[in-house]
Amino acid sequence: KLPPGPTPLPVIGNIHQLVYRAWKGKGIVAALDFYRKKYGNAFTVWLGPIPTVNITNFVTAYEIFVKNGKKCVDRQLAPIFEHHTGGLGLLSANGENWAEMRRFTLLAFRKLGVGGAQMEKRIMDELDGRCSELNQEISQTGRAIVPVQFFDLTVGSVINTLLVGKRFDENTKDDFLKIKKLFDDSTETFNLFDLNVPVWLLKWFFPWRYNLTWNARQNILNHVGKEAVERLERLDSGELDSREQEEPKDFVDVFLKKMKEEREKDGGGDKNYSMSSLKFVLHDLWLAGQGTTATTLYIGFMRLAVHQEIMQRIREELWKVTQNSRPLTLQDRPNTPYLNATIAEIQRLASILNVNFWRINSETIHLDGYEVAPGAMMTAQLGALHVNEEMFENPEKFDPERFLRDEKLIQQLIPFGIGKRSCVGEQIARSELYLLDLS
Ligand code: HEM
Repeated sequence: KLPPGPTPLPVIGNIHQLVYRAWKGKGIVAALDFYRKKYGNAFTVWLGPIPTVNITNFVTAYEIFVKNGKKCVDRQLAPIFEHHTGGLGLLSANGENWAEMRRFTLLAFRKLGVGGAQMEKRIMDELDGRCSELNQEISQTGRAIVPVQFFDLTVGSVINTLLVGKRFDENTKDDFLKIKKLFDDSTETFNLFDLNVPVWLLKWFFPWRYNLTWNARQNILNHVGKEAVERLERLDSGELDSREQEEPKDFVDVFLKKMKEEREKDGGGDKNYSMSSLKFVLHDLWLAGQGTTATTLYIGFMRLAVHQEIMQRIREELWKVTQNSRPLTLQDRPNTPYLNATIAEIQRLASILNVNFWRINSETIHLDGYEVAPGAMMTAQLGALHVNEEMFENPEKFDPERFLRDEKLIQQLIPFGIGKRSCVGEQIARSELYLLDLS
């Protein structure tokens, strides 16, 4: 009763066909696009013995992940990630602790001014700091700018400031680049195999693969965890006045205040507010908030470098809006339709999550005459959805104007996912893309 798809073999399912299609089309998005054209916007691919249902259009994605949202809240957790987090955090977590931490994170972001002037200031301060460091470096050494590092450091600093109150400056930027390099090395080798095999098998037979993933994540955890533990110690010792926390300046402040409130309640309050929870939430926000945004910015930068005419049109729009005499602000967004359309087009083609995270349905889901029984893995395949020509004409063309010709099209663009597990950092990322890309 599952939606159609290629015929699976026993044990390996469709893995061999998927690998072949990805090789032939030069990427997994092309493979999924091939199956979409052959079987429709909902198709089944068996990863070994497990069926995965892949959705590649907005209407069906909305039907399943919004209208039937409660049935597919849980994420399929990779054994190695679950082993690392112990079920805590946001990305590789399910159940009550995840739900509480997600609610808390969105509330904390609001308290910290995400989406508004406070967040704008953090981003612009970072951009100013980064540019003056670059100016200094260039005047001293005559060295060329490396854009990848520029974006990594800028985005890394914005998220680090929001979470633990510190930017990466001349003295600390090498620490950041080391953590980043280790993580990049681990993602480069990480594949479907690591994602699915039991931890014991990885540990015993492929220890170097296990260590690479483990160490990369442990490094991030140590970095953010250290800041949180130090803050708590200073609070407990009285070195930090708890009244200062009435005006929280970062995520750790908001969390520690809440943790204290819970602990002071009769019976010990909500146990989800623990230091371990805090560390893994910080870990996930730091991890998810860094590469995604920096890569999108870098891709945008490259697209504009080869489309000077688009760049020029944006410049003219910005000059008009700012009278060429002040920096761009988030409040300018309604008056910069062409810039907004360009960012949307950059995100459409950036395909940040080639294969989206899987959800597991807890109840039967009916769609277009098919039936997906509980336990199947389902997801909206964002990369393939964004190149679906039923929604995006000439999908391979970089054409910001498509969003101006059809103003409703923007609603079908879902780079931050859809439903109850969609991105919690969407507002932060949108602010960064708007203020950093071109201003
Ligand atoms: C351009 C930048 C970004 C893109 C394209 C992006 C995209 C996504 C997508 C597609 C998902 C998964 C949705 C799903 O499962 O259906 C996700 C989840 C998530 N993102 Fe982002 N993201 C970005 C930036 C950020 C930032 C800046 C943060 C943090 C500050 C962040 C934190 C997270 C977290 C914690 C989750 C997991 C949410 C949960 O499972 O409840 N992301 N993101």
